[in-house]
Amino acid sequence: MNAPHSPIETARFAKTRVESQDWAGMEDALHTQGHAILPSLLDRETCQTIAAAYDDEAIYRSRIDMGRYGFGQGEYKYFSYPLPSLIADLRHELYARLVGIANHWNDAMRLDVRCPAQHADFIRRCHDAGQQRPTPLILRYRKGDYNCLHQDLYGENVFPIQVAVLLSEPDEDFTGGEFVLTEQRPRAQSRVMVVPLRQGDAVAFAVNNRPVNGTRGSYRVTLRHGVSALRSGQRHTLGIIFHDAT
Ligand SMILES: O=C(O)CCC(=O)C(=O)O
Ligand SMILES: [Fe+2]
Repeated sequence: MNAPHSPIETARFAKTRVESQDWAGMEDALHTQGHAILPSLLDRETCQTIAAAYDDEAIYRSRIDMGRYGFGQGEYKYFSYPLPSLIADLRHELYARLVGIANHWNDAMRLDVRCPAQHADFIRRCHDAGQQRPTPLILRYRKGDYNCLHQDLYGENVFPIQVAVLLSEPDEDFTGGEFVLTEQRPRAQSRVMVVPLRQGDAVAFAVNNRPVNGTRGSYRVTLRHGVSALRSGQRHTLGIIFHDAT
């Protein structure tokens, strides 16, 4: 099934793709590892369509040259509002599935913030606080490009989980370019996780902090994510961040 075009059809498509995931397994992985893979969230053709839209200047609010800011090498573009309907629908559907875990995490970390059940209500909260610019983006890497370890924090309102969808096929479209996460533990050395993704797979992961159950209650760890250098080819990613930016 490929991404349809009418708004009603894209909404149904996004709902079906998100609902067909194993959410119990995903919750478990997020609680124990701080990240979870959503296999085949998008089909190959939809990935190709979204990646091809990288060159469609009209749908973006800005283009960032990563080298210029010391973020790595490569570039990305932030979509402008109104988002393409499929991106908007995926953002709403994924949020609705992740908000329970997000609130559980905030509770375990003794953060006095609860996110509303609907994404539209969370976005209203962002906009009221001056975070009005959309954060969903497409990234493009070519040979030698990479993304330094970072966190996508854009203001005081933070939804603690984000999603990235790999739009290109490893070994076919590119080599190298692995998605990595680091987890910094209090008074301990950091651990690194390499996330094996195929085209269309998504990874949901902690934006900043997550709780870990220890023998003496829960403690916080800090995550960062990035991408190792491409050895060859071209790689596109769709990033879905649920809070907006100042
Ligand atoms: O290209 C990637 O896999 C990482 C993209 C990223 O940093 C993001 O989606 O926030
Ligand atoms: Fe990122």
